[in-house]
Amino acid sequence: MNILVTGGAGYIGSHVAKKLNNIGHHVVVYDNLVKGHREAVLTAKFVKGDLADKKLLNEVMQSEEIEAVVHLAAHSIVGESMEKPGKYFQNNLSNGLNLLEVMVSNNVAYLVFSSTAAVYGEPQEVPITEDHPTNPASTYGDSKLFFEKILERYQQIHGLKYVSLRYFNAAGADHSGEIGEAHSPETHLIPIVLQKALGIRDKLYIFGDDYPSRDGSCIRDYIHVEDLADAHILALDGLIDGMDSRIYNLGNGEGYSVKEVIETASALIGKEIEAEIGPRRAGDPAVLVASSQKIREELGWKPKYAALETIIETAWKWHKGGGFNGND
Ligand SMILES: NC(=O)c1ccc[n+]([C@@H]2O[C@H](COP(=O)([O-])OP(=O)(O)OC[C@H]3O[C@@H](n4cnc5c(N)ncnc54)[C@H](O)[C@@H]3O)[C@@H](O)[C@H]2O)c1
Ligand SMILES: O=c1ccn([C@@H]2O[C@H](COP(=O)(O)OP(=O)(O)O[C@H]3O[C@H](CO)[C@@H](O)[C@H](O)[C@H]3O)[C@@H](O)[C@H]2O)c(=O)[nH]1
Repeated sequence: MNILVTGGAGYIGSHVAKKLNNIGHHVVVYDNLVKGHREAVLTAKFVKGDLADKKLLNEVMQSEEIEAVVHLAAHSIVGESMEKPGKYFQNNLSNGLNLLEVMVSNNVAYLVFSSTAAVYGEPQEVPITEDHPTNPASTYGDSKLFFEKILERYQQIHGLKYVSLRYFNAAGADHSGEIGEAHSPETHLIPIVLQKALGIRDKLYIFGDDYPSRDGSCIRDYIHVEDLADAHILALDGLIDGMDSRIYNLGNGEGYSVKEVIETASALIGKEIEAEIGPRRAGDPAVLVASSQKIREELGWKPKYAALETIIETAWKWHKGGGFNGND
Protein backbone atom coordinates (compact mmCIF):
# COMPACT_ATOMS: atom_id res chain seq x y z
CA MET A 1 0.00 0.00 0.00
CA ASN A 2 0.92 3.66 -0.28
CA ILE A 3 1.12 4.96 3.27
CA LEU A 4 1.65 8.49 4.54
CA VAL A 5 3.45 8.70 7.88
CA THR A 6 3.11 12.15 9.43
CA GLY A 7 5.87 12.80 11.96
CA GLY A 8 7.90 10.00 10.39
CA ALA A 9 11.19 11.81 10.97
CA GLY A 10 10.50 11.80 14.70
CA TYR A 11 11.42 9.24 17.30
CA ILE A 12 8.52 6.79 17.09
CA GLY A 13 7.55 7.65 13.51
CA SER A 14 10.99 6.75 12.13
CA HIS A 15 10.70 3.28 13.68
CA VAL A 16 7.16 2.86 12.31
CA ALA A 17 8.22 3.98 8.81
CA LYS A 18 11.15 1.57 8.82
CA LYS A 19 8.90 -1.39 9.71
CA LEU A 20 6.29 -0.44 7.12
CA ASN A 21 9.01 -0.18 4.47
CA ASN A 22 10.52 -3.49 5.49
CA ILE A 23 7.27 -5.34 4.85
CA GLY A 24 6.96 -3.86 1.39
CA HIS A 25 4.76 -0.78 1.69
CA HIS A 26 5.52 2.42 -0.20
CA VAL A 27 6.02 4.89 2.63
CA VAL A 28 5.97 8.66 2.36
CA VAL A 29 7.14 10.53 5.45
CA TYR A 30 5.62 13.99 5.89
CA ASP A 31 7.41 16.00 8.58
CA ASN A 32 8.30 19.66 9.09
CA LEU A 33 11.48 18.72 11.01
CA VAL A 34 10.64 20.99 13.96
CA LYS A 35 11.62 18.03 16.12
CA GLY A 36 12.47 15.32 13.64
CA HIS A 37 15.69 14.48 11.83
CA ARG A 38 16.16 13.99 8.12
CA GLU A 39 18.66 11.19 8.90
CA ALA A 40 15.94 9.31 10.77
CA VAL A 41 14.12 8.67 7.49
CA LEU A 42 16.00 5.65 6.22
CA THR A 43 14.38 4.22 3.11
CA ALA A 44 11.03 5.99 2.95
CA LYS A 45 10.36 8.89 0.60
CA PHE A 46 10.68 12.18 2.49
CA VAL A 47 8.59 15.30 2.05
CA LYS A 48 9.41 18.29 4.21
CA GLY A 49 6.03 19.76 5.00
CA ASP A 50 3.85 21.13 7.74
CA LEU A 51 0.37 19.88 8.58
CA ALA A 52 -0.64 23.54 8.53
CA ASP A 53 0.06 23.50 4.76
CA LYS A 54 -3.15 21.94 3.51
CA LYS A 55 -2.26 22.56 -0.13
CA LEU A 56 1.00 20.62 0.06
CA LEU A 57 -0.67 17.87 2.07
CA ASN A 58 -3.31 17.55 -0.63
CA GLU A 59 -0.71 17.47 -3.42
CA VAL A 60 1.24 14.72 -1.66
CA MET A 61 -1.90 12.72 -0.94
CA GLN A 62 -2.80 12.85 -4.65
CA SER A 63 0.57 12.45 -6.30
CA GLU A 64 1.57 9.54 -4.06
CA GLU A 65 -1.89 7.95 -4.32
CA ILE A 66 -2.01 7.57 -0.56
CA GLU A 67 -4.33 4.83 0.72
CA ALA A 68 -3.72 4.95 4.48
CA VAL A 69 -2.21 7.33 7.02
CA VAL A 70 -0.28 6.81 10.23
CA HIS A 71 -0.54 10.12 12.06
CA LEU A 72 2.21 10.74 14.60
CA ALA A 73 3.01 14.41 13.99
CA ALA A 74 2.23 16.38 17.12
CA HIS A 75 3.70 18.30 19.99
CA SER A 76 4.06 15.87 22.85
CA ILE A 77 5.80 17.29 25.90
CA VAL A 78 3.58 17.15 28.95
CA GLY A 79 5.38 19.91 30.91
CA GLU A 80 5.51 22.34 27.98
CA SER A 81 1.80 21.81 27.30
CA MET A 82 1.08 23.24 30.75
CA GLU A 83 2.94 26.43 29.81
CA LYS A 84 1.82 26.83 26.20
CA PRO A 85 -1.68 25.37 25.80
CA GLY A 86 -2.33 27.24 22.55
CA LYS A 87 0.69 25.66 20.87
CA TYR A 88 -0.69 22.22 21.69
CA PHE A 89 -4.27 22.85 20.62
CA GLN A 90 -3.07 24.55 17.43
CA ASN A 91 -0.83 21.72 16.30
CA ASN A 92 -2.52 18.65 17.72
CA LEU A 93 -6.08 19.71 16.94
CA SER A 94 -6.19 22.39 14.29
CA ASN A 95 -3.32 21.05 12.16
CA GLY A 96 -4.55 17.51 12.74
CA LEU A 97 -7.95 18.54 11.39
CA ASN A 98 -6.29 19.66 8.14
CA LEU A 99 -5.04 16.13 7.73
CA LEU A 100 -8.49 14.65 8.27
CA GLU A 101 -10.09 17.06 5.81
CA VAL A 102 -7.51 16.27 3.14
CA MET A 103 -7.98 12.55 3.78
CA VAL A 104 -11.75 12.83 3.39
CA SER A 105 -11.53 14.87 0.21
CA ASN A 106 -9.19 12.24 -1.29
CA ASN A 107 -11.24 9.26 -0.05
CA VAL A 108 -8.44 7.99 2.15
CA ALA A 109 -10.31 5.91 4.69
CA TYR A 110 -7.71 4.32 7.00
CA LEU A 111 -5.94 6.04 9.86
CA VAL A 112 -3.74 4.90 12.72
CA PHE A 113 -3.47 7.68 15.30
CA SER A 114 -0.86 8.22 18.03
CA SER A 115 -2.78 8.85 21.21
CA THR A 116 -1.47 8.66 24.73
CA ALA A 117 -1.82 7.38 28.27
CA ALA A 118 -2.06 11.06 29.20
CA VAL A 119 -5.78 10.96 28.28
CA TYR A 120 -6.51 9.10 31.52
CA GLY A 121 -5.05 11.53 34.03
CA GLU A 122 -4.67 10.23 37.57
CA PRO A 123 -6.02 6.68 37.32
CA GLN A 124 -8.71 5.35 39.63
CA GLU A 125 -7.25 1.88 39.24
CA VAL A 126 -4.27 0.22 37.58
CA PRO A 127 -3.60 -1.41 35.23
CA ILE A 128 -5.58 1.01 33.12
CA THR A 129 -7.97 -0.51 30.60
CA GLU A 130 -9.38 1.34 27.58
CA ASP A 131 -12.74 1.84 29.30
CA HIS A 132 -11.16 3.60 32.27
CA PRO A 133 -12.61 7.14 32.59
CA THR A 134 -10.60 9.83 30.80
CA ASN A 135 -9.65 12.93 32.75
CA PRO A 136 -6.38 14.39 31.40
CA ALA A 137 -4.05 16.14 33.85
CA SER A 138 -2.42 18.15 31.04
CA THR A 139 -3.27 20.21 27.96
CA TYR A 140 -1.33 17.66 25.94
CA GLY A 141 -3.68 14.90 27.18
CA ASP A 142 -6.67 17.13 26.41
CA SER A 143 -5.49 17.70 22.85
CA LYS A 144 -5.19 13.96 22.17
CA LEU A 145 -8.53 13.16 23.81
CA PHE A 146 -10.32 15.87 21.83
CA PHE A 147 -8.78 14.51 18.64
CA GLU A 148 -10.11 11.05 19.46
CA LYS A 149 -13.55 12.62 19.83
CA ILE A 150 -13.14 14.24 16.40
CA LEU A 151 -12.21 10.85 14.95
CA GLU A 152 -15.46 9.37 16.26
CA ARG A 153 -17.43 11.99 14.34
CA TYR A 154 -15.38 11.55 11.17
CA GLN A 155 -16.09 7.85 11.36
CA GLN A 156 -19.81 8.41 11.83
CA ILE A 157 -20.15 11.10 9.17
CA HIS A 158 -17.39 10.33 6.64
CA GLY A 159 -16.81 6.61 7.16
CA LEU A 160 -13.20 7.11 8.33
CA LYS A 161 -11.83 3.89 9.82
CA TYR A 162 -9.29 4.43 12.55
CA VAL A 163 -7.33 2.84 15.33
CA SER A 164 -6.24 5.12 18.13
CA LEU A 165 -3.19 3.75 19.92
CA ARG A 166 -2.80 5.10 23.43
CA TYR A 167 0.91 4.66 23.98
CA PHE A 168 2.34 4.63 27.46
CA ASN A 169 6.04 5.66 27.68
CA ALA A 170 7.95 4.89 24.50
CA ALA A 171 11.62 4.14 25.10
CA GLY A 172 14.60 2.27 23.69
CA ALA A 173 16.03 2.28 20.19
CA ASP A 174 16.04 0.14 17.07
CA HIS A 175 18.28 -2.90 17.50
CA SER A 176 20.20 -2.00 14.33
CA GLY A 177 21.53 1.12 16.07
CA GLU A 178 20.49 3.14 12.97
CA ILE A 179 17.72 5.13 14.65
CA GLY A 180 16.77 6.07 18.18
CA GLU A 181 15.50 8.87 20.40
CA ALA A 182 17.03 12.29 19.69
CA HIS A 183 15.05 15.24 20.97
CA SER A 184 16.46 18.69 21.41
CA PRO A 185 15.99 19.71 24.11
CA GLU A 186 15.54 16.24 25.57
CA THR A 187 12.79 16.00 28.19
CA HIS A 188 12.28 12.24 28.50
CA LEU A 189 13.54 10.38 31.50
CA ILE A 190 15.54 7.50 30.01
CA PRO A 191 17.61 9.56 27.53
CA ILE A 192 18.24 12.16 30.23
CA VAL A 193 19.47 9.48 32.63
CA LEU A 194 21.78 8.12 29.92
CA GLN A 195 23.06 11.58 28.99
CA LYS A 196 23.93 12.08 32.65
CA ALA A 197 25.76 8.74 32.65
CA LEU A 198 27.69 9.82 29.55
CA GLY A 199 28.67 13.09 31.19
CA ILE A 200 26.96 15.24 28.53
CA ARG A 201 24.46 16.52 31.10
CA ASP A 202 25.35 18.07 34.44
CA LYS A 203 22.25 17.43 36.47
CA LEU A 204 19.56 14.81 36.70
CA TYR A 205 16.49 15.67 38.74
CA ILE A 206 13.79 13.38 40.05
CA PHE A 207 10.65 15.45 39.60
CA GLY A 208 9.02 14.94 42.99
CA ASP A 209 9.51 12.27 45.63
CA ASP A 210 6.28 12.84 47.52
CA TYR A 211 3.88 11.09 45.15
CA PRO A 212 1.61 8.32 46.43
CA SER A 213 3.82 5.55 44.99
CA ARG A 214 6.06 2.87 46.49
CA ASP A 215 9.12 5.14 46.69
CA GLY A 216 7.52 8.56 46.24
CA SER A 217 8.61 9.05 42.61
CA CYS A 218 6.29 8.74 39.59
CA ILE A 219 5.61 5.34 38.10
CA ARG A 220 5.42 4.79 34.34
CA ASP A 221 5.01 1.85 31.99
CA TYR A 222 7.93 1.87 29.51
CA ILE A 223 7.39 0.18 26.16
CA HIS A 224 10.08 -0.57 23.59
CA VAL A 225 9.73 1.55 20.47
CA GLU A 226 10.00 -1.50 18.19
CA ASP A 227 7.14 -3.24 20.01
CA LEU A 228 5.18 -0.04 19.61
CA ALA A 229 5.96 0.08 15.90
CA ASP A 230 4.77 -3.54 15.47
CA ALA A 231 1.39 -2.55 16.89
CA HIS A 232 0.93 0.00 14.07
CA ILE A 233 1.39 -2.73 11.47
CA LEU A 234 -1.18 -4.93 13.22
CA ALA A 235 -3.63 -2.05 13.57
CA LEU A 236 -3.35 -1.13 9.91
CA ASP A 237 -3.73 -4.76 8.82
CA GLY A 238 -6.80 -5.04 11.04
CA LEU A 239 -8.42 -2.01 9.43
CA ILE A 240 -7.67 -3.24 5.91
CA ASP A 241 -9.19 -6.61 6.85
CA GLY A 242 -12.42 -4.86 7.80
CA MET A 243 -12.04 -4.34 11.54
CA ASP A 244 -14.15 -1.54 13.08
CA SER A 245 -12.57 1.57 14.50
CA ARG A 246 -11.29 1.19 18.01
CA ILE A 247 -8.88 2.27 20.73
CA TYR A 248 -6.01 0.25 22.17
CA ASN A 249 -3.64 0.84 25.07
CA LEU A 250 -0.01 -0.02 24.51
CA GLY A 251 2.25 -0.74 27.43
CA ASN A 252 3.89 -3.72 29.11
CA GLY A 253 1.69 -3.76 32.20
CA GLU A 254 4.68 -3.20 34.52
CA GLY A 255 5.30 0.12 36.19
CA TYR A 256 8.72 1.45 37.18
CA SER A 257 9.37 4.46 39.34
CA VAL A 258 11.79 7.22 38.32
CA LYS A 259 14.16 5.99 41.02
CA GLU A 260 13.93 2.41 39.73
CA VAL A 261 14.73 3.55 36.19
CA ILE A 262 17.84 5.32 37.46
CA GLU A 263 18.87 2.25 39.52
CA THR A 264 18.33 -0.10 36.58
CA ALA A 265 20.39 2.11 34.28
CA SER A 266 23.15 2.39 36.90
CA ALA A 267 23.30 -1.40 37.29
CA LEU A 268 23.35 -1.92 33.53
CA ILE A 269 26.09 0.60 32.90
CA GLY A 270 28.04 -0.42 35.98
CA LYS A 271 28.32 2.98 37.63
CA GLU A 272 26.15 5.06 39.90
CA ILE A 273 24.16 7.74 38.11
CA GLU A 274 23.67 10.61 40.52
CA ALA A 275 20.30 12.31 40.82
CA GLU A 276 18.85 15.11 42.92
CA ILE A 277 15.28 15.55 44.08
CA GLY A 278 13.55 18.42 42.32
CA PRO A 279 10.04 19.83 42.48
CA ARG A 280 7.07 18.11 40.87
CA ARG A 281 6.46 18.83 37.18
CA ALA A 282 3.00 20.18 36.31
CA GLY A 283 0.67 17.72 34.57
CA ASP A 284 2.29 14.51 35.87
CA PRO A 285 -0.01 11.80 37.22
CA ALA A 286 1.62 9.68 39.97
CA VAL A 287 1.11 6.30 38.32
CA LEU A 288 0.41 5.22 34.72
CA VAL A 289 0.42 1.50 34.00
CA ALA A 290 -1.36 -0.08 31.04
CA SER A 291 -3.49 -3.10 30.56
CA SER A 292 -2.78 -4.05 26.92
CA GLN A 293 -4.95 -7.15 27.16
CA LYS A 294 -7.29 -5.88 24.46
CA ILE A 295 -4.70 -5.54 21.68
CA ARG A 296 -3.05 -8.78 22.75
CA GLU A 297 -6.33 -10.66 22.44
CA GLU A 298 -7.79 -8.94 19.40
CA LEU A 299 -4.70 -8.42 17.22
CA GLY A 300 -2.24 -10.88 18.76
CA TRP A 301 0.20 -8.12 19.72
CA LYS A 302 2.99 -9.42 21.95
CA PRO A 303 5.94 -7.32 23.10
CA LYS A 304 9.33 -8.82 22.28
CA TYR A 305 11.41 -6.49 24.46
CA ALA A 306 9.34 -6.00 27.59
CA ALA A 307 12.16 -6.07 30.16
CA LEU A 308 13.20 -2.60 31.35
CA GLU A 309 16.85 -3.72 31.17
CA THR A 310 16.47 -4.54 27.46
CA ILE A 311 14.73 -1.25 26.78
CA ILE A 312 17.47 0.72 28.51
CA GLU A 313 20.20 -1.41 26.92
CA THR A 314 19.07 -0.56 23.38
CA ALA A 315 18.81 3.12 24.33
CA TRP A 316 22.28 2.98 25.88
CA LYS A 317 23.77 1.49 22.70
CA TRP A 318 22.17 4.31 20.70
CA HIS A 319 23.27 7.14 23.00
CA LYS A 320 26.76 5.75 23.39
CA GLY A 321 27.01 5.67 19.60
CA GLY A 322 26.35 9.42 19.56
CA GLY A 323 22.85 9.56 18.07
CA PHE A 324 22.40 11.29 14.72
CA ASN A 325 25.05 13.94 15.08
CA GLY A 326 27.45 12.74 17.65
CA ASN A 327 26.00 14.43 20.70
CA ASP A 328 22.26 13.61 20.97
N1 LIG B 1 7.27 9.43 23.10
C1 LIG B 1 6.30 8.93 23.84
O1 LIG B 1 6.55 8.32 24.88
C2 LIG B 1 4.86 9.07 23.41
C3 LIG B 1 3.87 8.53 24.23
C4 LIG B 1 2.54 8.66 23.86
C5 LIG B 1 2.20 9.26 22.68
N2 LIG B 1 3.17 9.77 21.88
C6 LIG B 1 2.78 10.38 20.61
O2 LIG B 1 3.49 9.75 19.57
C7 LIG B 1 3.76 10.67 18.52
C8 LIG B 1 5.25 10.66 18.21
O3 LIG B 1 5.97 10.98 19.38
P1 LIG B 1 7.56 11.10 19.37
O4 LIG B 1 8.02 10.86 20.74
O5 LIG B 1 8.09 10.30 18.25
O6 LIG B 1 7.71 12.65 19.07
P2 LIG B 1 8.72 13.41 18.09
O7 LIG B 1 8.64 14.84 18.46
O8 LIG B 1 10.03 12.74 18.05
O9 LIG B 1 8.02 13.20 16.66
C9 LIG B 1 6.99 14.01 16.20
C10 LIG B 1 7.35 14.44 14.79
O10 LIG B 1 6.29 15.23 14.26
C11 LIG B 1 6.85 16.31 13.55
N3 LIG B 1 5.83 17.36 13.55
C12 LIG B 1 5.29 18.01 14.62
N4 LIG B 1 4.38 18.89 14.22
C13 LIG B 1 4.32 18.81 12.87
C14 LIG B 1 3.55 19.48 11.88
N5 LIG B 1 2.68 20.43 12.19
N6 LIG B 1 3.74 19.14 10.59
C15 LIG B 1 4.63 18.17 10.24
N7 LIG B 1 5.38 17.51 11.13
C16 LIG B 1 5.23 17.82 12.44
C17 LIG B 1 8.12 16.66 14.30
O11 LIG B 1 9.08 17.34 13.50
C18 LIG B 1 8.60 15.29 14.72
O12 LIG B 1 9.50 14.73 13.77
C19 LIG B 1 3.22 12.02 18.99
O13 LIG B 1 1.94 12.20 18.44
C20 LIG B 1 3.12 11.84 20.49
O14 LIG B 1 2.12 12.65 21.03
C21 LIG B 1 4.50 9.69 22.22
O1 LIG C 1 14.46 14.75 34.03
C1 LIG C 1 13.43 14.10 34.29
C2 LIG C 1 12.50 13.74 33.29
C3 LIG C 1 11.36 13.05 33.66
N1 LIG C 1 11.13 12.72 34.96
C4 LIG C 1 9.93 11.97 35.34
O2 LIG C 1 9.97 10.75 34.65
C5 LIG C 1 8.65 10.32 34.30
C6 LIG C 1 8.59 10.10 32.81
O3 LIG C 1 8.71 11.36 32.18
P1 LIG C 1 8.92 11.56 30.62
O4 LIG C 1 9.97 10.62 30.14
O5 LIG C 1 9.08 13.01 30.37
O6 LIG C 1 7.56 11.03 30.00
P2 LIG C 1 6.05 11.46 30.34
O7 LIG C 1 5.96 12.85 30.81
O8 LIG C 1 5.46 10.39 31.21
O9 LIG C 1 5.39 11.48 28.91
C7 LIG C 1 5.64 10.49 27.93
O10 LIG C 1 4.71 9.47 28.07
C8 LIG C 1 3.37 9.90 27.88
C9 LIG C 1 2.49 8.68 28.05
O11 LIG C 1 2.55 8.20 29.37
C10 LIG C 1 3.25 10.47 26.49
O12 LIG C 1 1.95 10.87 26.23
C11 LIG C 1 4.18 11.64 26.27
O13 LIG C 1 4.12 12.09 24.93
C12 LIG C 1 5.58 11.19 26.56
O14 LIG C 1 6.44 12.31 26.51
C13 LIG C 1 7.71 11.43 34.79
O15 LIG C 1 7.22 11.05 36.03
C14 LIG C 1 8.63 12.64 34.95
O16 LIG C 1 8.20 13.53 35.95
C15 LIG C 1 12.04 13.08 35.95
O17 LIG C 1 11.84 12.79 37.13
N2 LIG C 1 13.17 13.76 35.58
